[in-house]
Amino acid sequence: MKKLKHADHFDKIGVIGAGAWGTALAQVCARAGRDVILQARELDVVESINTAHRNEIYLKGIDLLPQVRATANLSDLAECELILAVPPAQHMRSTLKALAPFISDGVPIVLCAKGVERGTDALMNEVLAETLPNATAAVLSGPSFAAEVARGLPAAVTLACPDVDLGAQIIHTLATPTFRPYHSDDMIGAEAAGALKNVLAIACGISEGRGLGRNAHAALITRGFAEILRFAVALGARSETVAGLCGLGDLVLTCSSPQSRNMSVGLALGGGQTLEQALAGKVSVAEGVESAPAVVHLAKKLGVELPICEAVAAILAGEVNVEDTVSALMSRPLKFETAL
Ligand SMILES: NC(=O)c1ccc[n+]([C@@H]2O[C@H](COP(=O)([O-])OP(=O)(O)OC[C@H]3O[C@@H](n4cnc5c(N)ncnc54)[C@H](O)[C@@H]3O)[C@@H](O)[C@H]2O)c1
Ligand SMILES: O=P(O)(O)OC[C@H](O)CO
Repeated sequence: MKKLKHADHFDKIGVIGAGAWGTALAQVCARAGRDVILQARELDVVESINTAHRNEIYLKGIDLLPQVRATANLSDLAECELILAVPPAQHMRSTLKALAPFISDGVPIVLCAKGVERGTDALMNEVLAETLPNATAAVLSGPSFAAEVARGLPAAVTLACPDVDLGAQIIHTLATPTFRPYHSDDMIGAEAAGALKNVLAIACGISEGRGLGRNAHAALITRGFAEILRFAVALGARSETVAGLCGLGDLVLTCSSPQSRNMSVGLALGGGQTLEQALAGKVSVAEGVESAPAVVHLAKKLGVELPICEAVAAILAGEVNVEDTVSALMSRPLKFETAL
């Protein structure tokens, strides 16, 4: 297989997964002047992007640049120098396995899903290491609603890559006047924070939907931040990563807007709907719903207490109701206010 030589930036970019975020990232690449190809599973998405320059299934009402080209065939990504992998976390393994026959040895793969794999408790970089052991990993995370990014509203994110030169190449590839990636070398921190903030956004949605007030909301964000910190540090991350865009930044964003699919699920649950009702008719993914049990399971293995995430997982599983959960959280033993 051909070995890639890294340049100052990459020119040929492949994006796998044409949901809202994959489509927005393809738009970012096109805006940055890159040659981008976006792979979609759905033929009507391919057709809609290539003819109407829209993705009406996953990113309604947003005009895409004509330079964003779509394909259904993974083989069309064979010549790409950089791949952005943007399926939902639970489909990352099957997506990377399907991609394996088509990519060059050592090609950098930027993992853009925010979640933990159910059944294995694996972070996305572990899934990548198992499926494409010769690929070089990076993680893109941070406060970034796809629709805003696709429209060209300003956003700043974290691009985590332990290889400093490669990280620099990737941020120079993706940066535009409205999309500002900051380089970090802490991939684990970026992944841990991205997975937990989705679960915590469900908690904030439940609180909001049940009318528990602004104080409860602020308490959930703050103690949720402490949960991210404990979890990430136990996995080997640095605490400063959690204070960055991929941690605090994304937690604040996702917990504060019904634009978040995770917060929306929480709002529905808090408003009295069942999980089934909350998810009915949705084509988009709320990663926290899938990741919550895996996050809790992994935290137990690490010996880390995550009371809010545990409460969300129990509510999602239908094991407890909201009132009892709030009482249980509020009557935990009183303690010093430390995060770790
Ligand atoms: N939407 C956002 O604003 C945003 C921003 C940052 C990160 N993310 C993350 O990006 C990831 C993808 O989310 P999204 O919002 O682009 O998705 P989406 O909810 O818009 O769309 C769902 C996606 O899942 C894909 N899918 C469904 N079944 C599949 C299967 N069996 N195998 C592979 N793919 C399958 C669909 O093709 C589609 O691309 C998630 O981890 C999400 O947390 C999303
Ligand atoms: O809509 P959500 O809840 O999946 O959040 C989208 C992004 O992760 C926000 O950064």
